[in-house]
Amino acid sequence: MLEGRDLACWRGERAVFAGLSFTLPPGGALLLVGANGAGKSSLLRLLAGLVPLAEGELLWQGQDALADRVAHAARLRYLSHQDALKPSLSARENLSFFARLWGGDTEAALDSVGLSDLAELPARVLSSGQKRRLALARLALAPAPLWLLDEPTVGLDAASVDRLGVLLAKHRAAGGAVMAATHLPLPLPGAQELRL
Ligand SMILES: Nc1ncnc2c1ncn2[C@@H]1O[C@H](COP(=O)(O)OP(=O)(O)OP(=O)(O)O)[C@@H](O)[C@H]1O
Repeated sequence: MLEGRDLACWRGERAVFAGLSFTLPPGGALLLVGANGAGKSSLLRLLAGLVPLAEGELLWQGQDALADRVAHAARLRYLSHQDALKPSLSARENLSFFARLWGGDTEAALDSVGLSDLAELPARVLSSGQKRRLALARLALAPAPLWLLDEPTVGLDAASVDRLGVLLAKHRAAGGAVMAATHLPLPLPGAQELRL
């Protein structure tokens, strides 16, 4: 589904990594591991089309993944370190913004992360774990084949990690693929490790 061949990435004036190759099949999962600063977030941003590819090839089903940026953006969901919430909008309004872009059932997505009871609250008053859950609810809105997740479980309690495990399992069972950077255990059975 997604293949990287000899990828290199520069941030500022420095090479972060080079010669990085991987394959990610439908239903597959890759865990990015490595020390702080190794380049995990940079790789996810590169795969999302947000950081330029310095060298190498990124292929989607055998074709140049970045040739059509709009098509590439449409096939992925990228969850960064930041939750990307509008603080003055309610949890429901934050999510319905993305539902207007992608489609999907806002109420079901809120329920999938256990936030139905807090749907009316402005995002600014949610706790850090609740904000993370609201960011994760975007994954449950409408299918996209590739999920790129940067430290998705930071701040989550055990029940919320379990709920994320359900979302990940459903996504993979439907043929979706996941690449996740993490320093914490993630509910991704059978995931391969990619060490940077
Ligand atoms: N915008 C930028 N300009 C210059 N250098 C950057 C930029 N963003 C990141 N870097 C550098 O790129 C390197 C890789 O950073 P990155 O955030 O990808 O690491 P990481 O593996 O995700 O780290 P962590 O485990 O701490 O999250 C670091 O040395 C960082 O300082």
